[in-house]
Amino acid sequence: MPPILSITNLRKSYADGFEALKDVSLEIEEGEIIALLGPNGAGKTTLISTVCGITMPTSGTVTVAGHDILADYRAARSLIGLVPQEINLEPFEKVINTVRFSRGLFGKPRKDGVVEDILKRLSLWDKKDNQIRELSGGMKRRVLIAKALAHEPRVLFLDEPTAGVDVELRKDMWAIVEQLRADGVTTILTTHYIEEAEAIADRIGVISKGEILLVEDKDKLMARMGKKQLEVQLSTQLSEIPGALSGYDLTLGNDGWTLIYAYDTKRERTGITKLLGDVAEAGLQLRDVETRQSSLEDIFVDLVRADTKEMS
Ligand SMILES: Nc1ncnc2c1ncn2[C@@H]1O[C@H](COP(=O)(O)OP(=O)(O)OP(=O)(O)O)[C@@H](O)[C@H]1O
Repeated sequence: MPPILSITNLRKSYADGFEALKDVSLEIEEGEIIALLGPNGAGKTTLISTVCGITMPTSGTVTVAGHDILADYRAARSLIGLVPQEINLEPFEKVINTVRFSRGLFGKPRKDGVVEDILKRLSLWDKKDNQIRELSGGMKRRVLIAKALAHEPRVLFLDEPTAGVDVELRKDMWAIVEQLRADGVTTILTTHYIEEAEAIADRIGVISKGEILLVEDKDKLMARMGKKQLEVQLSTQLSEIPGALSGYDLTLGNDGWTLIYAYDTKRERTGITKLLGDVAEAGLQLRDVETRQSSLEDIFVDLVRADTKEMS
């Protein structure tokens, strides 16, 4: 199947000459959930705005289900739903009318069943006759999603959907995205919350300074870059690492009560068995041994740090 979204050599320079996107290429398959991670100013919003036709690209092409975003704008745009970062709702409008209106904007005929289904799915049905101003911040965010879905798009962009929302709502949002996937909706979300990407994405893209540093299957990324730590808790406090263990890459933690050994999960031999043998031989008594897998957060910080170093 051809990709639902295809971005090729996309560049965007703003009027002041600032290059916010530098040769970005990305293909997204139908039904995928992809998270774009990146620090502030990386170019995430610029990328979404360009794909959605809000910002004009300087060069490059974007197609949605084969429709060029410039040459065939209406067809391409009608396949996209956009949930913006900022809440931009009409305070005195009723929830249901807001959603109906969004559908109408795309020239779609009124279909009350579709709007009802969207509102029910987003737990907004019992609020359908409320004015927007009567809703909580979290409910307003749900209305933004309902509006974005009103014209039955096949690709949904969520620009930082859970910025500033509480944990419960965040989990609800994740469940909504999962449910949309079951209907074949492709979701691209930007986020600062690494645990969000870790929780729901199939693939992770990391953007820094207008460039995509990598796009990779989440599980593969974790396995490829994931490091594990072995923490050896000791019965006696150490002031320094004993000379007999100097051949290992160890650090002392917890005020000298823990030896920390970082190892690579990719390597055939982790060296743990030998280390534990040498620890015992050095006369150290173990109280406990724990392992910790590095999170996507650690991986992300490492990647962006490496990128920053290369630039300097
Ligand atoms: N209209 C504009 N004119 C000039 N520069 C701009 C304009 N819009 C954005 N930029 C710059 O482009 C860069 C990318 O901005 P963008 O909003 O795409 O980043 P982002 O990754 O979405 O960041 P955040 O996570 O903070 O939302 C930033 O340095 C920003 O200052």
